[in-house]
Amino acid sequence: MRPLLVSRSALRSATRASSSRLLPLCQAARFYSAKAGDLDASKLSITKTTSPKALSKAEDLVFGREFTDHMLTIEWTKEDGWKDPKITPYQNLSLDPATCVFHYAFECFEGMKAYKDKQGQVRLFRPEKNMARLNKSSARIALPTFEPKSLIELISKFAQLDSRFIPDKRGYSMYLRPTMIGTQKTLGVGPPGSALLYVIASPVGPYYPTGFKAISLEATDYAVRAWPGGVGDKKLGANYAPCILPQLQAASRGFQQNLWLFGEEEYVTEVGTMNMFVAIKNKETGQKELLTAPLDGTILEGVTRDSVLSLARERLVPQGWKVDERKYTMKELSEASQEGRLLEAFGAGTAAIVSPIRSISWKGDLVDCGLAKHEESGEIALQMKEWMEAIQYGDEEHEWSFVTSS
Ligand SMILES: Cc1ncc(COP(=O)(O)O)c(C=O)c1O
Repeated sequence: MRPLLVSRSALRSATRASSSRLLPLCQAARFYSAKAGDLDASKLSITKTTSPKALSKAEDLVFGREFTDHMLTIEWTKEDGWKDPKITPYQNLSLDPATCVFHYAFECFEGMKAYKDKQGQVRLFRPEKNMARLNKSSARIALPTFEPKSLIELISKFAQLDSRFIPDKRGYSMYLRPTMIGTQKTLGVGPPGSALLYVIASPVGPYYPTGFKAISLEATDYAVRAWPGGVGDKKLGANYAPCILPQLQAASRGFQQNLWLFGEEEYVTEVGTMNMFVAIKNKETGQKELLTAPLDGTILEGVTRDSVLSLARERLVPQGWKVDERKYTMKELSEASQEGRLLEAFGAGTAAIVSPIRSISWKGDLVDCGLAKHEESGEIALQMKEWMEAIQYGDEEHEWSFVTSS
């Protein structure tokens, strides 16, 4: 494998930046890309489609099935850096069968949404978080990084151009999928000398069109999603395909999602493709606590997770709640459930915002997560959904909501 082309001083300063052994590599990838031209939103060219698509009925939208009229693409090469961004009609990519993305999984992506507010303005939710995560994912697999503000500006323009696809209804939005792939034609295993950053968009409806439906989970004890020092905290395509089989197995036994545990202690990490939250009463003090696993490298740094934590710290702590990012085990949850201290549990992610959990199958038992039979959500999950949507749809002015312009 050819070494990354970075100057010694760049590497020295990257090494100084952290005692972590991995960071210098990420930094190296950054210097590697920043050498040449950086992403420049002012150079955008737009070619509009001559055959606009018919809009589907909002109620018929199925997640990720339909795409808008256009796409944003930006090519990168090691020699020239980022080329001029282009918005073109949505179209197929043409890639040589030897392209490195097909063989060594040089691919990472993001998931974010554009919402329409009551005035018809298109808003993004905390886009800088998605940009930061995409840069981290990209750097980890030796793909180029980019100037986050430029990509936000380009995504804004793209979202504006295709905004007719966003239904004017609460719960509806346009899912945006920024994607980065290595495009070098080679079977040699090494850092790609060329890449493509593209963004496509898909109009989507509410995850629960008729209101919440609490889900049941199966705790997976025979497969591991992520491990310390691995890449489970990066949004790499390669992390997702291996998760499908355990999900299918859980589904075959009647569970909607699987719950990822880690280690002999069976720490609770993530639920399917969401971060996991539980509300419990402390055994000793009776204090109500909202818990989620810490960012120790084995879970994805969810934008929704971070938002739930911030809102909980701002709005639940004054009501007497404690909010904690700490490891907790399945055994702890099972005990809390048996003692009536497990108040509620929910997953958190961009697609559903929150997804209430009714029960978890674990070691042949069904751990009850605190909902009464007739309830589909606990109070905290419901409250979080309302708070988040108020910000996303611009009902509450908030620094997290980014109004796009063309
Ligand atoms: C593995 C995993 N965990 C958590 C999340 C939630 O992240 P976010 O809130 O940024 O959507 C996702 C969503 O993409 C995911 O794929």
